[in-house]
Amino acid sequence: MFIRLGKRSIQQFRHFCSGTGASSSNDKYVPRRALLYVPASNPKMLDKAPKLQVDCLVLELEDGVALTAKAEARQNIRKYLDNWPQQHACHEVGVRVNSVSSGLLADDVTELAKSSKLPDAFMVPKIDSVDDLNTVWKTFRSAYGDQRIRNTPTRMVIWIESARALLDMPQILKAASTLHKSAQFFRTDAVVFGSDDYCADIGATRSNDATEIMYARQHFVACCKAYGMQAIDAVYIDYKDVEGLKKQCEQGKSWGFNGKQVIHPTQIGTVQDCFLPSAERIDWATELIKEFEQHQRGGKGAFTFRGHMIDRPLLLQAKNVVELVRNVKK
Ligand SMILES: CC(C)(COP(=O)(O)OP(=O)(O)OC[C@H]1O[C@@H](n2cnc3c(N)ncnc32)[C@H](O)[C@@H]1OP(=O)(O)O)[C@@H](O)C(=O)NCCC(=O)NCCSC(=O)C[C@H](O)C(=O)O
Ligand SMILES: [Mg+2]
Repeated sequence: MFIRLGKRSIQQFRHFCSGTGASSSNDKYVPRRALLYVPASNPKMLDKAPKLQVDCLVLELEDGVALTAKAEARQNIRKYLDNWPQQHACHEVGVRVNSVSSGLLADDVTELAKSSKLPDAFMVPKIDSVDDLNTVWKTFRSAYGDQRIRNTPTRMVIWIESARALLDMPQILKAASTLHKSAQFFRTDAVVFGSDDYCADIGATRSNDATEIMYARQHFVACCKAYGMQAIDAVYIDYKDVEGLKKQCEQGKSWGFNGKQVIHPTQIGTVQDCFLPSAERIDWATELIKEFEQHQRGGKGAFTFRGHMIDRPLLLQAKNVVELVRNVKK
């Protein structure tokens, strides 16, 4: 994966990046090229979790767990938090709780709050409205108490999964930012497109080429980026079709997605390789930033670089590349 780009050029690139300013722990950039669901009702899968080389683990309590196994799955996650592994190969361990509309959220959070450990992120599916977000906040306050959920490095990731939520994304994402700023509740820095529930909601039929969700995915990315949040693309459920997965990853990446949900460990490599910038792209970003700074010093806002006109938006794209590579482990 990372190594394939050439160890030396990555090291040189990191050295270059080290001067560009690091984030504080609360606004740390978390790479989320792939988010792997690990159903918490399955102890064998949970045992494997710490060693999985994936950017983000989603310890799953929602749709990957049968209704009859919810109570056991909650306890498994509480035990996982209590016996937090000394090392994880991932960047983030999140817990996906059940949605507000399921009526199961309070039971999940009450059980998780028995552990003194908070996960790196809480992940909340089917946020359909600003009211849902407020309910999430109240549920956490009531189970954990105010102090434990204020000003923590724990982040929140939310799922948009219905037509109503897709259209109301600006209000929902703005409310999530406000909850963090005004109530110091978990910072939402990524949003996931729940395309399977979305298709069920609008009555569409899922296909591998995903034409039925093209509009939704593009609208979704624009909203996430307008609020400075990472955009995580649809699951590719035909998990044995590697070529189809690769094609969808490349499309999503070119549209601005930061990563993709995965359901099986065999999907991780394809997805993470795809969402890592190529060696050429890294070189482009590195050189562009250097030249931009030189032109700025010379008083020029726009200039020609490798045959293309470059101005501030291109600089921002180059900085996104830098930010991702700086944060991805070898
Ligand atoms: C899809 C699966 C049910 C397939 O499971 P299985 O048949 O057991 O797969 P394999 O036999 O090929 O497994 C090989 C080994 O890999 C381990 N494994 C498999 N999957 C995982 C996993 N997700 N995490 C950790 N480890 C995993 C197996 O244990 C095998 O190990 P070994 O026996 O030692 O060789 C299964 O992959 C699965 O359950 N995936 C997750 C499904 C899920 O959570 N779905 C819900 C989330 S998707 C969603 O909700 C999207 C969104 O909200 C929307 O609306 O779109
Ligand atoms: Mg869903």
